[in-house]
Amino acid sequence: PPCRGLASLRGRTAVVTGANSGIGKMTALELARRGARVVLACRSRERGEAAAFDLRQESGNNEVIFMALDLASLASVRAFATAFLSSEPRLDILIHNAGISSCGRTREPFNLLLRVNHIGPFLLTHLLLPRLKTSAPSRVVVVSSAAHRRGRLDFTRLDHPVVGWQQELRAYANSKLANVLFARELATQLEGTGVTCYAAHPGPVNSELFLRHVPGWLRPLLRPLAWLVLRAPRGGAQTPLYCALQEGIEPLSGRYFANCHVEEVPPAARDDRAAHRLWEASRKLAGLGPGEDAESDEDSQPEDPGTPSSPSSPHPEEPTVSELYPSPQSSTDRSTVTCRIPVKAELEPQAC
Ligand SMILES: NC(=O)c1ccc[n+]([C@@H]2O[C@H](COP(=O)([O-])OP(=O)(O)OC[C@H]3O[C@@H](n4cnc5c(N)ncnc54)[C@H](O)[C@@H]3O)[C@@H](O)[C@H]2O)c1
Repeated sequence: PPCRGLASLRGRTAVVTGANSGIGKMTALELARRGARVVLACRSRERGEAAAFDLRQESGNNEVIFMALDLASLASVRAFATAFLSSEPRLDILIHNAGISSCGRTREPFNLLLRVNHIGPFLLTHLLLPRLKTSAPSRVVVVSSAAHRRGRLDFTRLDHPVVGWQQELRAYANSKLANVLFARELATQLEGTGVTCYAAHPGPVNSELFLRHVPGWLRPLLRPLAWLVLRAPRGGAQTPLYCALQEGIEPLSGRYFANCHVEEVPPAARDDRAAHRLWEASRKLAGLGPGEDAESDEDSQPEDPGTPSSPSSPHPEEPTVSELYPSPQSSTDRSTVTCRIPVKAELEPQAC
């Protein structure tokens, strides 16, 4: 059953990454049903637009839009942030849902799993922080996994390419540990700002995440089994939604949730020194310069909607996609919206 304690989200804006399928799509649907403006941040325009269409139909909420984001490309993350900040006056909920469990046939000279699952979200959070702060109380949810319990971070090889399924399994667990440590350090850095953050485990969910990488001939055999033993994506969305919407969990900022409960994590996932070290390493891998801290919202206020990114950007792969973004379709003037998230207190969240 769905978690209780969810509020009306009229007047608020949410971003869900990887929202064209699985857990992300169901998360976005529930946010749209509650009246939020929902930005589906997806890699493929075709699949993202199709999902936005489905979600508008299903929720009856026209404020569901697609914006292009490829977390494997730092330039794409920057282009997304520039376009978002140009067109969206609020950001109340940022859900880092997108993730991969394998590199597929891609051969990158870096650790693609860490890039998509952690470094891209790290950079995106950093760039959107000014908007989260001016929309506070606001929240960041990092969709992690129980696999973080098997994770181990080797800071000397963090960005080494991953080869073969055994390394991929390890790299997946490591990236999910990075998610838990990131939420922990982010909470520390954001103390007192009104922005809180949480790591969420959706449970074992029947999605394409792992099946996508299984040989085609094996999938028909595994699908029925997956339906029997795994949660449907809607069930998987409940803990991320809980972390995004449940009022009263702010003192638990930085913690890890599963089944809509806060859960203890192993020592490696509550090691504050490792969390801080990861933060510094992530800054470098995300290409953030020493002086490039999250600016104030006034400073980062957009030039023109649709303008790509600052020409003085030090990032050579810089944007090619931002003018593709549609401007907001709302008929209301959102710059005047001042409401805040969670409205309804529900302090016994246990019915999940
Ligand atoms: N399915 C499970 O059992 C399970 C368990 C624990 C955690 N999770 C986590 O839940 C999250 C959602 O996974 P899911 O099960 O819904 O799988 P999914 O494959 O349906 O969803 C992943 C989404 O991420 C998107 N994505 C992949 N690479 C991207 C990129 N470079 N840029 C932008 N988007 C990208 C995909 O297009 C897809 O929409 C993931 O972070 C995953 O690690 C899933």
